[in-house]
This record gives sequence, structure tokens and C-alpha cells, in this order.
Amino acid sequence: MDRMVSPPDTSKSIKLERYNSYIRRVNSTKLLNASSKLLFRATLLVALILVFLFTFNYPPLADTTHRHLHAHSHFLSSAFGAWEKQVRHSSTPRRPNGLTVLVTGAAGFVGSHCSLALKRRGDGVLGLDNFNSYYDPSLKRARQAMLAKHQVFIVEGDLNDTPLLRKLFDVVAFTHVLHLAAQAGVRYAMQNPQSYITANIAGFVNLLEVAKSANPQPSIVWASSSSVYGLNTQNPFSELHRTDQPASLYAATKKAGEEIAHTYNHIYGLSLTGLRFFTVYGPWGRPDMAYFFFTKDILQGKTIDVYETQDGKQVARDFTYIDDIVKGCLGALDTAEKSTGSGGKKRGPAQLRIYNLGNTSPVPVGNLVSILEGLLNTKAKKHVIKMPSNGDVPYTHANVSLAFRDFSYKPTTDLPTGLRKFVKWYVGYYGPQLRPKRESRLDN
Ligand SMILES: O=C(O)[C@H]1O[C@H](OP(=O)(O)OP(=O)(O)OC[C@H]2O[C@@H](n3ccc(=O)[nH]c3=O)[C@H](O)[C@@H]2O)[C@H](O)[C@@H](O)[C@H]1O
Repeated sequence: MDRMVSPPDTSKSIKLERYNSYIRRVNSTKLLNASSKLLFRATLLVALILVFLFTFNYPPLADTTHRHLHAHSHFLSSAFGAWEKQVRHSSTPRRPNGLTVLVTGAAGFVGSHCSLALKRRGDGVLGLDNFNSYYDPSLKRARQAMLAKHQVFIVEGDLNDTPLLRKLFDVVAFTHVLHLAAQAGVRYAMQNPQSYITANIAGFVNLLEVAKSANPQPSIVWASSSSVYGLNTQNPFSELHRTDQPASLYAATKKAGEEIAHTYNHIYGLSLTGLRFFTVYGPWGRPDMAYFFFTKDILQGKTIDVYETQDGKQVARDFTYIDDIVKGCLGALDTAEKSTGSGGKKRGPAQLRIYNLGNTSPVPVGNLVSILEGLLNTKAKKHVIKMPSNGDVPYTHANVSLAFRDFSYKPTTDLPTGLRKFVKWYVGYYGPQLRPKRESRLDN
């Protein structure tokens, strides 16, 4: 007998299949939820462990690392102790009522001479210098070595390094700052304008910021420049004349410094004295200055450019010998009144001064060359050209009656005397090998 097979009930089996797939979906969702919960919990646990480890620094760093760190910090603290000791030792005056002076730019020309003069008379002196390479840094190192022999320590650092400046003022209660660090040179400002802003404006402001917050506030004497007279035509230059026509960016930054000094004096009661130096020259001088590289070039038989004005007149400078400038700087420091502020607040009006420090006797550049020719016993190869319009001014001439009135400033060294001392130093420092060689004479 045929077994009768009834046809499948499709509607039932479809329903069943739908039901089963529903159950599978529900179960897989549950599984997903469970596994993501597990993942979340695991992550939370790891995070908690990490927080614990970081917060309590556990487990401790491997023993060796710990020992190294310890040894390193011990080395640092003893090195720092030695550094601080040098800073204090250098800054301590050796005479009753001696000054405690921070000299910025101490490895520079004027800075090194002033540091030595202060130290010699028993003042405490700490130098600061960044030893930049605007001119041969080995000359700055040699000045540093010379100062080290006289127990003047120079901290190597930049004016714009605020933590360093603060640290120095924390360690030492400076009574005075002689601020000579700057980007110098009139003509170089066209090549590297930014360096003038960084050193002469930003650096000066940084120093003033730190000084105004120091307790006690120091009195500040700083280097301005004869170049602020710019296109002034009144002669000789007096502090009352116009200084709003600078001919170079260098001059403009020095003039800006004078205005900035006014502000810090006005707001914070800082005692500030600006000194307008007139073309300072002498032993240990700056190789970028004309008298210095003329000497070098004459000795090497090279041609020198001697400038004249556009209408064919000689350019002239009130060349001022370094020893006279040093006397002026010390006179300004000795007559500087105390700053009146404290805790960054002014307590009363404070001294604000500006002085010319020149020689009062301008000499044409042609005469400077003749004097050098005589001292070097060598004829210069002169190339007389019109003064390029790169910031130079045709002449300078100082009236120094204000400085004479207030601290008896009186220049005593004429150009031939000063240049003789310079040439003696130059030949001693660079050695006779820089005398003209037979070949170089033939070459030119
Ligand atoms: O009193 C200042 O405040 C400035 O003094 C100095 O500037 P200056 O007086 O210009 O000195 P310096 O360059 O030695 O030129 C001397 C003479 O030689 C002439 N000169 C120059 C170069 C040359 O190749 N030929 C030439 O005849 C030139 O025309 C000039 O007549 C400092 O450098 C400066 O930093 C700033 O301190």
C-alpha cells in the first residue's frame, strides 16, 4: 500500500524558521552585550591600575635607574653648589661699602675693562656674557681668562634668559647693574637687523623686568650711544639736542632703550643712567671697528676704504680712549642714587639720567690712518670712497659738561697716545707674525 505522504505545511515551517532566527539574534545580541561589558570592565581595570602606578610611582623604578638618577642629581646639585659659590665669591665686595655689580657684556671690550677696574678697587663683580660670534669669540675668551685671574667670574648666558637672570638676582643682592651687553656696530644692522632687536630691545626689557622685581632693586647704568644724535646738525652734541632722527637701526634701538629706561623709571622707580659712548677704542678693543681692522689690514698690506662725505669732506669721529670711558662708567655708578621701588612697586621718584661720554675733540678718519701709519711704520694702501649710505653719520663731537658737572668726567687721552697703547697691545696679543710678509706686499 502506498504510504500517503502529506505535503509539508509551508506556512508552519516558515513561522518556525522565523522564530528560530529571532531567538538566534536575541542570543547573539546578549553575547555581544556581555562581551562589550567584559571589555569595558577590563579597560577600566587597566586604567585604574595605570592611574595607581603613576600616582604612587609603583613599582619603584628599577634600582639601577634609581641609582643613576640619584647620582646624576647629586652631581647636578654639587655642580650647582660650586657654580653658586663662584657666583657669590665673585660678587662679594672686598672693601667697606663696596658695590655689588652685575656687569652684562663682561667679556666685551668696555665690559671687561670696567669689570677689572671695579674689582681692582674692591667692588664685587659678577659678569654675564653670551659669547656670541658677532666677532671672534676667542678674543672674548681671552678677556674672560684675563678677568678670571682677577677673580671675576663670568656666567655664560643670555640677557633674554629670564630664569637665569632671576636666579642671579636670587643668589646675589646686586646694588648696581652695569649693562653693557648689546648688539654693537652701526653698519652691521643692515645685514642682521633682528639681532639688534633681540639684544638691545628685548634683552634690555628682560633685564629691566627682572631688576624691577628684585629686592632690593639695583641702580642701573647702561650703554647708550653717540649714534642717537643721528642727523642732528648742532655741534658739539649736547644731551639737550634732538635725538629723534637716528640714521641706523642700531641708533634707533639705542634711542628706544633711552625711552624704555624712562618708562621703567616712571612706573617702577628704577634708578637709570644712560651713557652715550663716542667711538670707544683701545687695547682689547672690538675687531669690527675701523681703527682695529685698519691696523690689521695695514700690517697685512691690504687696501683700506677711507670714507669721505658726499661733498668730498673728511668724516670725523670723537674717538674716546677706553680708560676715559671706564672712569666715566665708574663715576656714573658711584653717583647713581638708589632705586625707590620694592616688590615691583614704585615708592617715590627715582633718578633718571643721560650723559655724553666722549673725548670732545673730533679727528678726521684720514688723520687716524696717518697716526696708525706712523705707529706701524707702514704706509697704508688707501682707497678713498664716498661714505656708503648704510647708517653712518659724517661726524660726532661730544659736549661732556653734564658728566663733568655730576661726576667730574674729564677725558685725558688724545688719539695718538691712545692708539700707541692700542698698537702695543695689538702686536703683543696677535704676535709679530701679523707684520707684513714679503709675499703679501708683492701680491698687492
Ligand atoms: O659712538 C658710537 O656709539 C658708535 O661707535 C662706533 O661706531 P663708529 O663711530 O661708526 O665706529 P667705526 O665703525 O669704527 O668707524 C669709525 C670711522 O671710520 C669710518 N670708516 C669705517 C669703516 C671703513 O671701512 N672706513 C671708514 O672710513 C666711519 O665712517 C667712521 O667715521 C661703534 O662701532 C658703534 O658700535 C657705536 O658704539
